[in-house]
Amino acid sequence: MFEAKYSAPEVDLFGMRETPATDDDWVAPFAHGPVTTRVTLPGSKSITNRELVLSALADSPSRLRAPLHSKDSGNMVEALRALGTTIEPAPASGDYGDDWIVTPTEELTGSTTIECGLAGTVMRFVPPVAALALGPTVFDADDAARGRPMGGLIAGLAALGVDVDANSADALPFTVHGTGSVGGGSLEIDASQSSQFVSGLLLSASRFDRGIELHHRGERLPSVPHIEMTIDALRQRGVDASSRETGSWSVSPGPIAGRDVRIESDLSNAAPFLAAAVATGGRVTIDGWPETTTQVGADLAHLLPLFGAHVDVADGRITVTGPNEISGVDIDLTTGGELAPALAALAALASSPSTLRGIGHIRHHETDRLAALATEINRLGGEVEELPDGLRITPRPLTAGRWMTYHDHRMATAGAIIGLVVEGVRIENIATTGKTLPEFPSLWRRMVEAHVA
Ligand SMILES: O=C(O)C1=C[C@@H](OP(=O)(O)O)[C@@H](O)[C@H](O)C1
Ligand SMILES: C=C(OP(=O)(O)O)C(=O)O
Repeated sequence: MFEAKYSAPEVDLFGMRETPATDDDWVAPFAHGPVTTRVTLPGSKSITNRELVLSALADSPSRLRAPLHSKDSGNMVEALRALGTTIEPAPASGDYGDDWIVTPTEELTGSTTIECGLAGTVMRFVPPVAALALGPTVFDADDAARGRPMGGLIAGLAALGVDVDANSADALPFTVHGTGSVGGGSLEIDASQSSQFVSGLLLSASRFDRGIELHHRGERLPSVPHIEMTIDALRQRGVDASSRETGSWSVSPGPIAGRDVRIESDLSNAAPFLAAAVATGGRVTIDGWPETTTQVGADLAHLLPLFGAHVDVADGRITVTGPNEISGVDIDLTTGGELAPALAALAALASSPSTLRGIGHIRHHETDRLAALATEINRLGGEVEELPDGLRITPRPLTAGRWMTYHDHRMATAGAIIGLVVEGVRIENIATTGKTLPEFPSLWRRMVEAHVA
């Protein structure tokens, strides 16, 4: 028998306790029973945006099959077009929109402005491409993204002899004065705040005259699987790229091959859907689960059992069956900070306290995710304490309320998970999920309604 984890004592949709609700708030669908559904998700943001960059730098055209169509990939497409790349639609190979044919230009051209939106992958992957272009390229971003750290990349480009004109050594906006070539060679950067500084330099490095020998010097190195994804994407295109030891990478100079590549589904965006099975004691199957992958979302297969779920991965799909009662966890998410918001939401619904560690760097994601998660869960009556590098979450009965997203797609989806079992959670700016999954509101509603049908 399904029981709501905590029900609102009184749902007053027109007089919420906290910040005034607006008509644009999204009332998170409440699950009146265990959700049971099967879903296929759109392409991975991280793979789509790497393949777009590599296709723009390649020596022949590429076809990206089933790419992600979202704000982040749209910003990447526009950025590469602004530098001279041709990107055209082709008939769809997947369920979520056209394929893309990417035809590299003979000569990348700057003299343009690139809007990065909120996309870390655009602001960290495209400046090295602009260094290979001829002419100045101005990089700017949404106000909410202007505070995201850029120091490791700006310093790295400067160490390679690239002229970067920045008001701040650590933030957008700035101008990259491309000369058409980059010498490359050996350099050290501090990638403690984002692995994307490393990925950004590696993606363009085989087009540098001497390639790159890159070393990280800093207190920690987050999101290592995302760097492995970069190395893997380079190798798939015939580039000599390797990592001799943790924190050191090399890329030899040489051509990047054009490629016909099918983009894997986004396994990080699978997190809220699989969490829905855990939160409601239901069962969720996701098709298109790769057998081998560099996506850190694959870790959900061993993380969700820690919360008491049963996980079955077979025949290209994952099925998660939720427990009667969610267990608290103590986990280190250094490699998979992207998964923290969904897992924090589950921890808030558990039967015992949890600690999420190793995620100080997610203070530099779309928002300070540690502060945002603590504030929003506590606003609903929870007890979350911020740690220097994580969260301690003590489950408390939660009640209806407004959930702020801070322009963060993963905050929006974390609120939706809680809203499955706490009636009357209203999410401010659900549209922010358009960053990586514009279909989220409709897929989520369909999931919740599926068991009733
Ligand atoms: O390279 C990538 O595609 C990403 C790297 C990670 O960034 P950080 O290293 O900044 O955590 C991850 O959190 C982000 O969502 C995507
Ligand atoms: C941190 C994230 O995004 P970005 O690529 O903008 O860094 C994320 O998607 O969780």
